[in-house]
Amino acid sequence: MGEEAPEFLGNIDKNSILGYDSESQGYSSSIAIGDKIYVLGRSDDDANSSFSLKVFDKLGGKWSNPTVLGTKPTLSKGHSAVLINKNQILVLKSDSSPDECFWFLEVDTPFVKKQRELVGREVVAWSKGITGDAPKPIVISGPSGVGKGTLIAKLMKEYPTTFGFSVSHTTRAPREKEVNGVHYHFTERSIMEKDIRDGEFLETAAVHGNLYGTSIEAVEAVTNGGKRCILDIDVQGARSVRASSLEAIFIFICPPSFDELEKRLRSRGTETEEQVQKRLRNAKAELDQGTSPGLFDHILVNDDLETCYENLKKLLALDECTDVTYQPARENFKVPVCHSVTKEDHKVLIHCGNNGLEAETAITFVLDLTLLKGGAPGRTRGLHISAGGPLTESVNGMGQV
Ligand SMILES: Nc1nc2c(ncn2[C@@H]2O[C@H](COP(=O)(O)OP(=O)(O)O)[C@@H](O)[C@H]2O)c(=O)[nH]1
Ligand SMILES: Nc1ncnc2c1ncn2[C@@H]1O[C@H](COP(=O)(O)OP(=O)(O)O)[C@@H](O)[C@H]1O
Repeated sequence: MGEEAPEFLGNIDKNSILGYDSESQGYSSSIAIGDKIYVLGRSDDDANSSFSLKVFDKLGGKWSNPTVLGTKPTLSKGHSAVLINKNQILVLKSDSSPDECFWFLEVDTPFVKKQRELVGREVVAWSKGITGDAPKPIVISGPSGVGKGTLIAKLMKEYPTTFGFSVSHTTRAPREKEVNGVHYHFTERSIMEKDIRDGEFLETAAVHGNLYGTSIEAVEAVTNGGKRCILDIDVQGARSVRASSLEAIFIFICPPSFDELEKRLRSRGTETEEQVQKRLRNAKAELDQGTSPGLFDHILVNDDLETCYENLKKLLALDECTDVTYQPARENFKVPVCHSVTKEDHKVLIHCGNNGLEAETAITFVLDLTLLKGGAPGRTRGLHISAGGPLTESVNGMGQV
């Protein structure tokens, strides 16, 4: 038989949501989903200020340390965990503001399943929960030379605190004015292929004989900065993102004619004749895919640049607003130390208070999950939290799921 489940699991009901693990001098929680128990606790490595996560497979009797994707929550005074559905565990960091408190641990979503196939081992993914509805990322595609980079540069220049560019990885050599870490992360193929195997990419594609990919970190870096993420990716990448939980707006840029596309590609002077020919051959297939129904939400013709740019701004509803940095709705209260959480239908009741057992000092917050959307590798949006009335009865601290 495999390893025995550790002692401290013994005194925690397998479906419990909160337990104290004396070994790690902090809170640990264990959630059973199917044949597995997910144990969330303090990392053994003091330098590591994030949660540790172990998975106990009840069938094989074995522990594993899963590959953990997404931005990990930093540790807090304590935490509570509650099972939302068979794929998601809601983890609440005690004594945190609403935009730091809610984290979703995804264990079997389509994104996690795809990454598990890629890496060939147990995978989980964190997705930060945000109240309200953050603006969707923007995917811009189009054949080489059509003007994607020019239009994106204009957006970033006019709205520097609204938009952030998702810096892709590529095995392509840098062009004369391109800066590593700004235009691309220029990468050796062997390194990029290893990182893909390690599940670090949201999507990758072979384009014009080179490898390109959007790392999860590249998207997170923009959203962590409170900016709206812009991805310049090819139609294969757009298809992958469309299939993921990263809900985005998909825009395809078309040239006014194929001759004009060739003229622009040549006038840019960044490709050899052989590369120009290859890109023009690929452009025909990209234009077919980009203009076929179902993949892109909008198609813009980049004939006159200023006209196309104004159309792009209208489409993004920018024509009347000024440069804004998106900040999640910051309710003006802190969710105090959670005493316990319980789930009722689409709501999570968060029981808080100094010691939790004196009803008159305890309060309940209600987290409404009805409008939840998105998820790893992006944010989980649409949370709504309201402060409920005082706790009407004491809760035993080991609320049941
Ligand atoms: N799938 C995918 N495509 C990308 C990514 N980054 C860039 N591309 C696409 O790769 C193609 C070639 O990009 P690049 O070599 O910069 O040439 P350009 O199209 O002439 O700007 C373009 O269609 C880009 O949209 C990425 O991370 N993923
Ligand atoms: N509307 C336009 N009319 C004429 N030239 C354009 C227009 N948009 C972009 N260009 C030029 O075409 C070339 C390709 O533009 P670029 O933004 O690099 O395309 P992409 O990023 O799609 O490969 C650049 O030299 C750019 O200045």
